[in-house]
Amino acid sequence: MNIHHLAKRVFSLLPGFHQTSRGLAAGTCSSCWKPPWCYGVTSQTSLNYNHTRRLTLSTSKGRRGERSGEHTEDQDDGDGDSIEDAEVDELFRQQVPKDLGDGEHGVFIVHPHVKWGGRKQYLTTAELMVEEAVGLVKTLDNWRVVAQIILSTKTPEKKKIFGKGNFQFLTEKIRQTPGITAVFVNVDRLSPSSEREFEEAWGVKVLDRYSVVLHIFRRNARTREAKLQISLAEIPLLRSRLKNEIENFDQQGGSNRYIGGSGETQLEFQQRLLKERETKIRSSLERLRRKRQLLRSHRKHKDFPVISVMGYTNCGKTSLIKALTGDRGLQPRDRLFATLDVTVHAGQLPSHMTVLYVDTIGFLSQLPHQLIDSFSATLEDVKHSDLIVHVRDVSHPETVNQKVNVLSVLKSLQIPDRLLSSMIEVHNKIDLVPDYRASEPGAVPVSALTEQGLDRLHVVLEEEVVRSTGKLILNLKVDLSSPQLSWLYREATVQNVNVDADEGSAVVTVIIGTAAHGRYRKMFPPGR
Ligand SMILES: Nc1nc2c(ncn2[C@@H]2O[C@H](COP(=O)(O)OP(=O)(O)OP(=O)(O)O)[C@@H](O)[C@H]2O)c(=O)[nH]1
Ligand SMILES: [Mg+2]
Repeated sequence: MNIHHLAKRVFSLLPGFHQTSRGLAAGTCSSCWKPPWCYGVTSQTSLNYNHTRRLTLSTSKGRRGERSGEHTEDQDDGDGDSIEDAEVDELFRQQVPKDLGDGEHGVFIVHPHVKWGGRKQYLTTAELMVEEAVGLVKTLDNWRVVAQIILSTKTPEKKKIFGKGNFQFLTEKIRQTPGITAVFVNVDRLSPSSEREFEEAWGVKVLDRYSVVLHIFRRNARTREAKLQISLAEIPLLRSRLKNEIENFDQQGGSNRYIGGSGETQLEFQQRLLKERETKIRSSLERLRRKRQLLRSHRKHKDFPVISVMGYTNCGKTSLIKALTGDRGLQPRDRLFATLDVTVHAGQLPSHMTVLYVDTIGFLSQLPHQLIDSFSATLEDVKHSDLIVHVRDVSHPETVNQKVNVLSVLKSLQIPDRLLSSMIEVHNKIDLVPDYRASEPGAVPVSALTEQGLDRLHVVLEEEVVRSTGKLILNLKVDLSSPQLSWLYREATVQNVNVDADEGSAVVTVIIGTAAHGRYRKMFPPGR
């Protein structure tokens, strides 16, 4: 590859760069005069207060395919944000770390099985890990598994994943098997040098869990926030790829060349662009985070308790929320990472108290921290909820391992202790396990599909919500000629009204927050 080819390839990694008649140049952003790395950041920094309108708990069909009763929260209403939307789309479209395209792929899965040492996986088997890798591949349309293999590796602490013999065997097998367009090495992250070495030896694309999961995310992303978070998670991949390209070219001394008197080498220049890009994405995400804060304070003002529904991917989180809220717009899918955007759904508890269920992105074992960190803005919502429901698929052979995994991720997300200790564990899919009995005390067995166990779950949720929000259940005597009753209907949850027609009064059972109760007493002082 000569310097022009290299430069073309490297620059093609970065959005907006093109070759002009005068050589390599940065193009300008499609929506302003700035260079292309302004994508994702606009001059509009003020918060759009229109966002709060989305919290109205209507069940009407929203815009842009918004599902009924669902609030994705980072979608904007006004035209004022359309430019930003376009920029995010552009950023998302252009920043593809590895061009896997939308076409068909025949994947060869290689699972390096570590038999001992620090990287050995406990609580699982190689076969189940391969099964999970197969599940990931099948999640992608037009992707199929051509072959799969488990190879023992005895050198887990060394740089090289495979011993010499195994590597040769693998290379022959890949070359001899027809229809392979990619090899999925089932490890968290491959080092840039391993990736390059494998691609050179095998002549096809080489993927690891990080890149496969990101590709799934990319396909499933709907909202601006998800797209930005994915773009951020892709930066490390772009960085590795850049390093690979440059190292490859280094033998020719290319990366040490200075660019047009700038005092920067190619590598330094590219790295700086990526850094700038990362900063811009982070600042866009920060603005979205601030909007979320605004939404949260609005919810708090409305006094709706918030229940976050979490769990391993495909365990049935969306299905459970659908069953609890009756929201027919929700679409559970037998896919990993079907849900990528935090959405909020209103439901009612037996006392008619309105609660908001937050549907969240699922977890997966051994997801690199960088990936989780990218989604921390979304997951921050969980920290501010009143209750967490941990859904488990008890029909899954890995259910115990999945639980361990979810709990360890929750810990790493610094979820407050009060939420961890009050967490409700729901054992889902009991219809697939004949005569299921929950072994853990306090766990609530249900089937989101057949709706078995939902009544009990509703009751447990209500008890815990009342406890965790410090709400009071009170019997208040109201004068029917005053606006007391209508005030209570508006500001609290009225459970029961017992009218005494002779006295023109009623005893009203309400669930009410302490702040609302204070306001009530101020407006309607006792003995007035
Ligand atoms: N048999 C049975 N299937 C269920 C049950 N709950 C969910 N499913 C199925 O499990 C699959 C995944 O359901 P989802 O609700 O999309 O799972 P999720 O946890 O939201 O998945 P992600 O968003 O991808 O993390 C779908 O095919 C559901 O129909 C259940 O109680 N019983
Ligand atoms: Mg889901």
